[in-house]
Parts: sequence; structure tokens; C-alpha cells
Amino acid sequence: MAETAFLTGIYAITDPRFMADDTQLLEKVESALQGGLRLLQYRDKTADASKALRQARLLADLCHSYDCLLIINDDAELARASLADGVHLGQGDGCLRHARELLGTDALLGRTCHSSLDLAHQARQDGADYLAFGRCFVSGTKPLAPVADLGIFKQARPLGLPCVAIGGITPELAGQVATAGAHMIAAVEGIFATANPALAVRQYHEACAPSFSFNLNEVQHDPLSRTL
Ligand SMILES: Cc1ncc(COP(=O)(O)OP(=O)(O)O)c(N)n1
Ligand SMILES: Cc1ncsc1CCOP(=O)(O)O
Ligand SMILES: [Mg+2]
Repeated sequence: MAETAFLTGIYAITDPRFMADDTQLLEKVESALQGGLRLLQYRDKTADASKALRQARLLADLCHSYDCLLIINDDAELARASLADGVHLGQGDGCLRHARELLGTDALLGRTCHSSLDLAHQARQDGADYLAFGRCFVSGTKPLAPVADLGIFKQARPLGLPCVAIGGITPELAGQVATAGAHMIAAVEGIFATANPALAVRQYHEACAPSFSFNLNEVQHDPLSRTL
């Protein structure tokens, strides 16, 4: 039977604090994939260009063998060179239109909007495929990120784009974030600081799945909403 794919679910983000070398990176990510992860971001603010390219290529191969999409943080050129599926750009990371020109119409482009509907409108106009709001809670990974109230997800609904929640979201807190209207839950520590990323991904899914299916009704533009 034909299946339909949507930009929804758990969005895991790598962090070199929890995967010290290539072997640990691949082991931790493969565990998350075995738990059902279908969206991963490669994020390493400390990597030099050669490490970033090597690891992004390794992750692209691994993710694609599990039908998982790979997004690269900050760097559209790295996304192109590693055959990743898209790029996540914050407000200081360059222009979405340039990323679209570089990566093409099929690429997934994500934009950080903090807690701002104005930034969200701008991102949609510039061609974003999803919007990210946060941090939602206290985050050890990015403690100084601007705070977003969970009310932002209802306010962003009329934009018709899939919305990601990020920042301090544990499996215990994930249910309320999904109920608030997020389509995706992004997490670093909640998945990769644990000894068992597969279990963590399953716990997030259990907490969020019913709300995720409900929230999808509102999405007008989802680049993945196609029949496979
Ligand atoms: C899914 C997702 N949402 C937000 C961010 C943060 O991006 P940015 O504001 O550019 O901050 P850094 O991650 O670059 O520190 C993200 N990476 N992913
Ligand atoms: C990159 C980023 N942007 C806002 S909060 C955050 C960190 C998310 O990590 P964690 O899930 O460990 O709080
Ligand atoms: Mg960034």
C-alpha cells in the first residue's frame, strides 16, 4: 500500500560532547535510527572543514540507508558537498534564497525564528520549508538561546508550515509541546546524552504521536507530503 510522508516527528541533533569520534557518532546515530528516527541534524560548532565534510558524508550514507533525512546546521555548502537533504539556517547563518539556489527545489530549508512571528513570516516569504521556535525550556546545550512561549505554535499555525520546537525538551516535557501545536520536537541532550538513544526516541514518539497526527491537519506546505 502507498505510504505518505510528512515533515513531522522527532528531530535529533548531534553534538560532539556526546560523540567524541566517528565511531561513537555512527553508533549513537544508528541507535537513534533503530528507535525510529527519521530526521537528523548534523551540528558541530567545533569541527574544522575536513572533519565536518567527513562526518557529514558518513551520516548521509547511514541516514539514507534507514530512510532518514539529514539536515546540516549552518552551512549550505556543506549540505551540498555531503549530499545531505537540506540545511538549517539561524538568523545569522545566511540567506535562505541563496541556499535554495545552491541546493535546489527538493532541498529542505529550516529557519530559526526564536519566538517571533515576524521572523516566521519573513522565513516563509524567503522559501523556508519549516520554522523552528525555541528555546522552549532550560537548555544545557544552548543556555542563552532566546526563550519562546509554547503559545507561539498556535500563533504560527496560520502560516501553514511545519513547526519545530527546540530547547530543553525531554521525553517528559515533549507531550505538552506537541499538544501546544509543534509538528516536530528537536532534541540534543534528550537523545544523545543518554546511553540508549533508541529508547529515548521511542519515548519521545510515545509521548507525541497522537498530537503529531492531529497537528498535521493545519499544514498547507509540507515538502514531504507526497505519496511514496
Ligand atoms: C531545528 C533547529 N532549530 C533551531 C536551531 C538553532 O539554530 P541557530 O539559531 O542558528 O543556532 P545554532 O544551532 O547554529 O547554534 C537548530 N540548529 N536547529
Ligand atoms: C541549538 C539550539 N537552539 C535553541 S536551543 C538549542 C539547543 C537544543 O539542545 P537541547 O535539546 O539539549 O536543549
Ligand atoms: Mg546556526
